[in-house]
Amino acid sequence: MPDHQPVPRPRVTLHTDFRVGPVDRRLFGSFVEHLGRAVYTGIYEPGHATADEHGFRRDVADLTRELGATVLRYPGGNFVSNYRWEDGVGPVSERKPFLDLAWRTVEPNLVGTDEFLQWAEREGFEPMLAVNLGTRGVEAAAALVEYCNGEAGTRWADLRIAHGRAEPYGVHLWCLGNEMDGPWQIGHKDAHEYGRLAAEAGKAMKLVDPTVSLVVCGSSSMQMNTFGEWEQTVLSYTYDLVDHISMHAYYEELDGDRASFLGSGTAMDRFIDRVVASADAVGARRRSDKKITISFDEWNVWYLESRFPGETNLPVQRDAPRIIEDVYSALDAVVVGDLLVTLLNHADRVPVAALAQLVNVIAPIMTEPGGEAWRQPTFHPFATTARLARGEALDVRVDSPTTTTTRHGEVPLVTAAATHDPETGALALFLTNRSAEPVEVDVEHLGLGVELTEGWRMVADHEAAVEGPAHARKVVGSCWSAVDLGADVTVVTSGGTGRTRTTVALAPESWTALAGTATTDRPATAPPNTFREPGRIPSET
Ligand SMILES: O=[N+]([O-])c1ccc(O[C@@H]2O[C@@H](CO)[C@H](O)[C@H]2O)cc1
Repeated sequence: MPDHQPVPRPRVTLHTDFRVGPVDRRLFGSFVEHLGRAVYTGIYEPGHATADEHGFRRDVADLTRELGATVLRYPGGNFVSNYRWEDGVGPVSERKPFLDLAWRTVEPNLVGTDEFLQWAEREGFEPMLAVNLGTRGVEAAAALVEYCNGEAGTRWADLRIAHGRAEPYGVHLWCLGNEMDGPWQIGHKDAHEYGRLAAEAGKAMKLVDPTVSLVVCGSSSMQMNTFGEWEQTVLSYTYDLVDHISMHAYYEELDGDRASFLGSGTAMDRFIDRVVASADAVGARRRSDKKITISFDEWNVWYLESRFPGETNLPVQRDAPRIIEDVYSALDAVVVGDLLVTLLNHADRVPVAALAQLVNVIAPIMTEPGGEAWRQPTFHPFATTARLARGEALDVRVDSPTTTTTRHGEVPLVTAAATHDPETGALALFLTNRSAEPVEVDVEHLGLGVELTEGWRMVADHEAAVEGPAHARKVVGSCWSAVDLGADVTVVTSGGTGRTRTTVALAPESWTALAGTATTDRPATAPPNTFREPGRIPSET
């Protein structure tokens, strides 16, 4: 932070009866697009030493599981807006390559819907499919739902069966196109054009399979000129039909402004509040009790403004080119951890999210063709949060000093999220120190005894990120470590299990996860319903 003053002591207060909402496992989703090396030499590389009999890399699947990824969005992204899914099914030898206009890359169509869905099923990931509402529309979208989810006896379901898959896949989550507000999108539309098309495509998709859950496109970022108006217009056409509206956001350090970059979680927090407000305004006008929730299905650190422009308008490429293979630093990893803090604090309205993307393309997992797969620094806070954040997100109160940043105005210097699993007693606490000074935080656990059993931290350094597995290991080796629960954390319990204070020493520019168990003096009756989540209003009975 600019002034380098000592930071006044921040305080975090929590109680397990005060909850935001359940932590939906789908919050820890990721994204596989036909872009660069995400599919080819990413998840799929026949002939690789670890390839399974279907040509998919086991090392990547294993790392994806270790990452804790749950839902995987596919096949795009910008790619989907000019994709003909029919070109990617049936005998591989009969499939033709096509020129993908989104990334100006020749798509060989060796992996398509069946290959992806079967891989996801074998490996235990839930698919989230997007339909093309750029160059296509109602008919192709409904046909794809039938191809995936239909029972025998109709054209597209029978085609799937002819291709060797008898059982319907039962794909539940569907995106109604991708970033249709973006002028770069193939088949870009204004909000009325898109809203009408999404409503008709979604209606047809639900007539094929009424159980599907639909995500309508929100804005590509909060900076879009149409932001807000877009959400309200699109939802005015689709409110009763869809479950979720999408959000996308990428953050980066610009001009060496670390304070703004470290404040990205606050920008994400405000973005979520504004989308919720826009959606609720539409609901209020309709006098609707339904609440639209958010699918934050693209989020990450991406050096979009500073590095990406040089990667566009390239000549047509083939053979899985290296596109947007951002290399991440420990600072980037701290920000990723802090963005997860924001997502957890909105668990009531954000049940689905996807770290964009999974492998090679702005990704926590990298591969070398014919070589190894490795974890970027951003892998660790994601995997640790996905593993430890269980049960319910708690409504933590954070009393923190703030700083004024150039890009986001006033932001807190310390952020926190906590989760508690009432069934197992597991408690997890996630803390970010955005300041350039060490900070001690007092965490007041009201009505609880707390025993901490593990802790992890990522501490930013000032090293530039350098490509390659050796460097990634070096960064992780020096910046990612277990918290010394004896030295960095003190737990003081007063009044039996009535109140516990945990004092945690946070390194400058760091992200910390602490986990253990919470015990309570209270009788084992169900706590009062204190969710913030919609639809969990206490019942009369
Ligand atoms: O702000 N921009 O200039 C901008 C440009 C492209 C862009 O694309 C999104 O990000 C791509 C990579 O995840 C996905 O394919 C697409 O949905 C998202 C944002």
